[in-house]
Amino acid sequence: MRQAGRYLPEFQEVRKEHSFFEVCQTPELACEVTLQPIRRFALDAAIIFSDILVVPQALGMQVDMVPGKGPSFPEPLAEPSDLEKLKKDVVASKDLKYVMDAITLTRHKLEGKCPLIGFSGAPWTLMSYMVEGGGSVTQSKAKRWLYVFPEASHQLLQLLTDVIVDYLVQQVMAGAQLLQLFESHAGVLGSAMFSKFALPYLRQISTRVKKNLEDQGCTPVPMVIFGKDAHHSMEELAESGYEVVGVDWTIKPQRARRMVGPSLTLQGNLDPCALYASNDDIGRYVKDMLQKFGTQRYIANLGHGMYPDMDPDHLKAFIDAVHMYSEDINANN
Ligand SMILES: Cc1c2[nH]c(c1CCC(=O)O)Cc1[nH]c(c(CCC(=O)O)c1C)Cc1[nH]c(c(CCC(=O)O)c1C)Cc1[nH]c(c(CCC(=O)O)c1C)C2
Repeated sequence: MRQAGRYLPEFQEVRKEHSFFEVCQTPELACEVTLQPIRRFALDAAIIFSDILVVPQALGMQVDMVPGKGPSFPEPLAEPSDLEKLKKDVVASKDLKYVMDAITLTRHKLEGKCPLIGFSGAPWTLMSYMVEGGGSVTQSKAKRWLYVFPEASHQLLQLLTDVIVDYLVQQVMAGAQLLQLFESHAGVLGSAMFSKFALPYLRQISTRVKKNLEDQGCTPVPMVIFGKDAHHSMEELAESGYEVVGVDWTIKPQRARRMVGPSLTLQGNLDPCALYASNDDIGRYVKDMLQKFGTQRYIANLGHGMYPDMDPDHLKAFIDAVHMYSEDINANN
C-alpha cells in the first residue's frame, strides 16, 4: 500500500500541521501515520511511513516535497563532477537514525497485531531522481548518464548500493520483519540496460543484506523486489535473491507465475484505479485476481500506489474481498 496515507483524512490532518519530511523525521508522527490505516482496515501488514528519497537526503542532497507536484531537488546531479558533493561516509544508524527510531516505536505500538515492513528505493530508481531532480516520464536525463557517463553511473549506483545495504540491515535490527525494495523506474530501461545498471546492484543488495544480518547473529527476513513495468526482466528478477517478486497490473498473473517459476512468492497486482469502481465491481476484480494467482505463495496487493482522491471505503472493499475470497478458495481446495 505505497503512499497509502494520502487518501486518509486523518493523514491530511497531520499534514496540515507538519511538512512531509517533518513527519518522516519525527518518530512519533511517522509511527502515528503508519498506524492510521491499521486502525481502520483489516490489513495483514504495516509499512513504515517514510519515503525512498530519504537516502539521497542522507547523501547530502536537498529534497523538497512540493504540494501538488511531488518531490523536487533544487540542485540535481548535472555532471559526474557533482558526485564529489555527495557525502561518502553515510552511516545509516546515525544519518537515518530517525527511520530506525520510527520502526522500533511502531513495532512496539503494533503489539504483534501485524508485521512491519521496512523499505528502500533501489539504486537505479534513486539515481534517476537524483539526476532528474524529480519525477519524469522519459527519465531521459538519467538515461543519458548511463549512455554518456557509464563509469560515473556505476560509481553512483555502487555508492547508493553500499548505503542501501547498511540502511536495510539497520531497519531489520530496529524491528522490520520484511524488506521491500522499490525499483519503480525499471520500465524506462530495456533488458540490456537493466542487466547492466540495475540487476547487479539488486543482486548485491539481497546477498549482502542477508549475509550482514547472519554475521551479526540476526535471522534474515524475507525480501520483496518490486519492479514497475519490469516485463523485460522478470526471469532475471526471479533469480536475483529475493523471496517475493512484486508485479504491477500490466502483467498477467499466469504469465508472471510462468516467468518466476513455482517456488517464489508473487505480490500484486490490481490496478489501483480499479478502486474508483463500485464496491461490487471491486469484489469481482479481486475474485478474478485471486483465482488467477491462487492463494499460495501469493500476497494480494495493488499493483502500485494509491492516489489522494481515492475513497477509503473502496480500499476497505478491496481488503475485505481479499479475505473473503481467499478463505472461500482455501475452503474448497
Ligand atoms: C513506501 C512509501 C513510498 N512513499 C511513501 C511511502 C510510505 C508508506 C505509505 O504511506 O504507504 C510515502 C509518501 N511519499 C509521498 C507521499 C505524498 C506526500 C504528501 O502529499 O503528503 C506519501 C504519503 C510523496 C512522493 N514520493 C515519491 C513520489 C513519486 C514522485 C514521482 O515520481 O512523480 C511522491 C508523490 C517517490 C516515491 N516514494 C515511494 C516510491 C516507491 C513506490 C512507487 O513506485 O510509488 C516512490 C517512487 C515509496
